[in-house]
Amino acid sequence: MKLTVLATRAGVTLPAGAEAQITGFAIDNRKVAPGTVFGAFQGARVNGEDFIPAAIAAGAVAIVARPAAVVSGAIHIAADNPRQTFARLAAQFFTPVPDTIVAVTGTNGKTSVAEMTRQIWRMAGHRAASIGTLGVTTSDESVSTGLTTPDIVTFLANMSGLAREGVTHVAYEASSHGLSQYRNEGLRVVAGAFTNLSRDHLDYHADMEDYFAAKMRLFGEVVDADGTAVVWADDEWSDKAITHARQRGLAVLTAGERADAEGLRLVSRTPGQLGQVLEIEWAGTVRKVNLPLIGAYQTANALVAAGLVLASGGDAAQVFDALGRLQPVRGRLERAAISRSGTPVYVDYAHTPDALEAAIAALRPHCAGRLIVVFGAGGDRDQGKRPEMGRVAALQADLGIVTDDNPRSEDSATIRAMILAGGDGALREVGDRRAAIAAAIAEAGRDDIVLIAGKGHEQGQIVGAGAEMRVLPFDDVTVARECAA
Ligand SMILES: CC(=O)N[C@H]1[C@@H](OP(=O)(O)OP(=O)(O)OC[C@H]2O[C@@H](n3ccc(=O)[nH]c3=O)[C@H](O)[C@@H]2O)O[C@H](CO)[C@@H](O)[C@@H]1O[C@H](C)C(=O)N[C@@H](C)C(=O)N[C@H](CCC(=O)O)C(=O)O
Ligand SMILES: Nc1ncnc2c1ncn2[C@@H]1O[C@H](COP(=O)(O)OP(=O)(O)OP(=O)(O)O)[C@@H](O)[C@H]1O
Ligand SMILES: N[C@H](CCC[C@H](N)C(=O)O)C(=O)O
Ligand SMILES: [Mg+2]
Repeated sequence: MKLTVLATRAGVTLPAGAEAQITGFAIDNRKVAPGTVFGAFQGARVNGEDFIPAAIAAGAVAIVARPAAVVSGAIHIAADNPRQTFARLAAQFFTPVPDTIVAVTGTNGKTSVAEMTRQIWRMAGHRAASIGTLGVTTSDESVSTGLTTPDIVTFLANMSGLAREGVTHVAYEASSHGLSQYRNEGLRVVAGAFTNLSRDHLDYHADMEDYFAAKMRLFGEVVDADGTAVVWADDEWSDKAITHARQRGLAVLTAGERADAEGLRLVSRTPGQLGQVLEIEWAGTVRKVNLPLIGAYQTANALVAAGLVLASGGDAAQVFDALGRLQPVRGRLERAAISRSGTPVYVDYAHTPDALEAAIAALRPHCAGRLIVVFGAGGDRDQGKRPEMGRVAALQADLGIVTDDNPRSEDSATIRAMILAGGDGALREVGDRRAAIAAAIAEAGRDDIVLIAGKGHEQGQIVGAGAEMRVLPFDDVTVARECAA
C-alpha cells in the first residue's frame, strides 16, 4: 500500500514528495522488514530513537519520530506526538476491522467487563471477541498476548485478523498504561466504559489525578465523538468521569444504585448461595435477573457490560436474558476446589487494596466460619499499595497469609515485609506460594473459606528480570486442587 494513501486517509502530513510502498509497521527495530514504517518512541526504559539507524538498515522506509530526531536514509514523518501519529497511520493499514468496537477502563473490573460484554453479544448471536489480560478471546479460543493492552501493532493486527475471521463485535480492555502510550488508537470506538478508580500503578503515574487523567483519555479522545460513555455511578470518581464525558459531548449511560433515570438503575441485590438476584430498572421497567455469579463487584461489572451492549445497539430483552446466563470469568472468584475437610477454595485476581477488599466482601456472606486469605504483591509495581493490602487483609480477613506473587527483579522477602508492615502484627508469613496455599487449606475447617488472591488466571511466577528473568510454571487453581486433595 502507498504511504501517501495511508497518510491522506489518516490526515497525516508527509514531507514534500515523500512516497514509498508500505509492507508493514513496527515499533521494535528487531521486527522491521523491508518496506516497514518504524515508530521511534521515547520509552520508560530506552529511547526508541536510538534504534532508527538499525531500523533503516533492516529496511524501514519511513520513520515516525519527533521533529528533533535524526533520520537519514528514510522518510522522516515528524510528529510532536509520534505514538499518536504512528497509530493513526497504522490503523489505515490494518483494515478492515470489526464494525462494533467498545472499550473499558478503570482500576478493577476491566477484564471481567470485556469478557461479559463478549458473552452477552455471543448469546445474542453475534461473532464476538474480547481483548485484554486474558488475551484475545473468542468463542473458540483464548490466545495470550502477554500484556493487558498489547502494543499498537499487535492490537491493530489482532483487530483486522478478527474481522477477517468474521468477528463483528469486539470489547477491549484499555489499561492506563495502554491509554497513555497510545497502544489502542485509530479505530472507531462506539462506546467506552469506566468502572472505578482506586490505588494502583502509582509507580508509573505521578498521583491519583494523573492516573485518572490517563484513564480519561478514553472519553476525551478514544471514544468516537458521537459515541457513548458508560459509567459505573457508585464510585467516588464517577461524577468526575461523567463530567469529562459530557464536556466532550458524549452520550452518558450510568449504571448502579446511583444511576439516573436514563440509566441502568440497580434497585436491589440479594445474595444467594450460588448467585444473586438483581432488580434492575431500565427505560421505566423494573426487571428481575438471576445473576449466576457471586459478589457485589460482579454485579457492577455485569451492569457495565450490559450498558456497553445497550449503548452499541443491543436489544434490551436479549441483554437481560443473557445476564442470567453469564459464565464465570477465569480466575475471578473462581471456585478451584473443595478440600477434604469441606472448605471451598477460591482463586481471585485481586492485586490492589480495593480489589482485595471487594473479593473478601464478596465471599463474606458465604462464610459461616473463618475467611483465610493467601496473598502477596508483584515486584516492579507500585510499592505503596503493599502496606494498604496488608491492612485490608488484617482488618477484613480472619487470617491473612502473606506470600510471594511475581517478585520480578525485587527481593521477595522485602516485598513481603512491606505488606506485613501494614498488617500490624496480625498477618502470618509463608514465602513459598505453594506452601502458603497448603498451610491455609490444612488449617481450614468445613465452615471456613480460603481465598487465594493476586494471580487469578496467571500460569507462571515471574522471578528475576532482564536476562535473568524466568517464569516458573504456577497456576493457583491447580495448586489449590493438589493441596485440597
Ligand atoms: C512501562 C511500560 O508500560 N512499558 C511498556 C512500553 O515500554 P516503553 O514504550 O516505555 O518502551 P521501552 O522499553 O522504554 O522502549 C522504547 C521503545 O524502543 C523500542 N525498542 C526497544 C528496544 C530495542 O532493542 N529496540 C526497540 O526498538 C521499543 O519497542 C519501544 O517502542 O511499551 C513496550 C512495547 O509495547 C511494552 O512492552 C512495555 O511493557 C512492559 C514490558 C510492562 O511491563 N508493562 C506493564 C507495566 C503494563 O503495561 N501493564 C498494563 C496492565 C496494567 C493493568 O491492567 O492494570 C498493560 O496494559 O498490560
Ligand atoms: N467492579 C469491581 N470493583 C472492585 N473490585 C473489582 C471489580 N471487578 C473486579 N474486582 C477485583 O479485581 C480483580 C481483577 O478483576 P479484573 O481482572 O476484571 O480487573 P482488571 O481491571 O482487568 O485488572 P488488571 O488491571 O489486572 O487488568 C478481581 O479478581 C476482583 O478481586
Ligand atoms: N496488570 C497488572 C497485573 C498484576 C498481577 C499481579 N500478579 C502482579 O504481578 O503484580 C499489572 O501489571 O500490574
Ligand atoms: Mg485486566
